[in-house]
Amino acid sequence: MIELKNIYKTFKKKDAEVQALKNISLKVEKGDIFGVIGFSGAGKSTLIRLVNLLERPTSGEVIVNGDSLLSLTDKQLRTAKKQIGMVFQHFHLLESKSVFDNIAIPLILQKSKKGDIRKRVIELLEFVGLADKEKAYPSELSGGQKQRVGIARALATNPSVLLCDEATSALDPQTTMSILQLLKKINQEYNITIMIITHEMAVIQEICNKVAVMEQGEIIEQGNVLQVFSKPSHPTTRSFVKTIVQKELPLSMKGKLSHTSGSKIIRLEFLGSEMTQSFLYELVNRFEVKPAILFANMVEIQENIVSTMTISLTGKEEQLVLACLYLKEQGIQVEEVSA
Ligand SMILES: Nc1ncnc2c1ncn2[C@@H]1O[C@H](COP(=O)(O)OP(=O)(O)OP(=O)(O)O)[C@@H](O)[C@H]1O
Repeated sequence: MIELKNIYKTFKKKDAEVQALKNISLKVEKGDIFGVIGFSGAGKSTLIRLVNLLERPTSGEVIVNGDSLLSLTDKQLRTAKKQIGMVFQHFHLLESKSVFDNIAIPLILQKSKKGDIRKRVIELLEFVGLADKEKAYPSELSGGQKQRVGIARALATNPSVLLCDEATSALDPQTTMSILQLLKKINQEYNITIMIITHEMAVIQEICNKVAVMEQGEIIEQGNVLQVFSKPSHPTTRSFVKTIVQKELPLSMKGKLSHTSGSKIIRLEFLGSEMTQSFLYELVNRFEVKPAILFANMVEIQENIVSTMTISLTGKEEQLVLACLYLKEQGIQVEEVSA
C-alpha cells in the first residue's frame, strides 16, 4: 500500500546541511493504522510529507498503491495524489469560506458536477458529525470541529490512504479521543489505510496496529504495536512506552523496599488479566512461598490487556527458585527487582 525504500532526505541551507532522514524503509499494508512516533526534530513531518511528495526525497523510492511516485509524469502524479488525503495539525481551513465550501474544495478542483459535490459534502458532514454546521465559518468552530472539517475535506475525493500530520496535537485530551475514534471509524467503515505521525504514545495506543519509532532521522524500532509495547528494545522506545505502561515501582515505594533474606522482589509481565488470580493461587498451592502484591498495572493495547505486577515472594531459597521457574513456564516474563 505504502512502501518507503532506503529514503534519505538532506535539507541544504547556505552554510549547513541537515540530514533529516537516513535510510528509512517501511511498509504500510492495506487496512493498517500505522503510527510513527518520535520526539521533536526526529524527522516525522518530513517522512509523512514524502508519502504524497509534498517533500521529495534526496534518494530512495516512494511507492503508493503500487505506483513508484518519483517515476510518474506530472499528470499521472496528480491522479495518484487523488488517492492520498491529508489532515494537518493546524487544520489549514480557508477562514473566508463556509464549512460546506471548505469540504467542497477538492471536488471543485477536480471539476465534479454541482449536484455530486452537494451530495458528497452532505454525506461527509453527516459522517464527521457536523450535519448542522454546513453554513458555519471556521472562526465559529471549536478546534475539534475544525479538525472534523479538515478530515471531511481530506476524504472528499474518496482516497484510499489518509495521512495525518499530528492531527490531534493541537487538541485537548477529550477532543483528541473523539478525533481518534473518528479516524478509527474511517479506517473500519471506509477501509482507508491511515498513516499518522505523533509525539504522543496515547495516540498509538488508542488506534494504531503498527508503529515505527524515529530518532534523529532513523527508524530505531518498528513492528506490531502490541509487540513493541510489551517488549520495547530501544531505550527511546522504552521511554515512550513508559508514558503509558507504568512498569516501575513508584519512587516513594522503591525507597521503602528492603530485601530480607528469604524474600525476593520480582516484576512480572504478561498478557491478559484473568491469569493474575490463578497464578497467585498456584504459587501458594504448589510451593512453600507467600506472595504479596506490591504494585500492579494493566493497560489495554489492541484489545489485549498488558499486565505488569511487582510482587514479593517469601520462602526458602529453593522454593523461591522453583516458584520463579513455574511462573516462566506459564509464559510470564520474570525479572528480579533490585532495591
Ligand atoms: N524545510 C526545511 N529546511 C531545513 N531543515 C528542515 C526543513 N524541514 C525540516 N528540517 C529539519 O529536519 C529535521 C527533521 O524535522 P521534522 O520537522 O521532520 O521533525 P519532526 O519529528 O516532525 O519534528 P516536530 O515534531 O518538531 O515537527 C529537523 O532538524 C528540522 O530542523
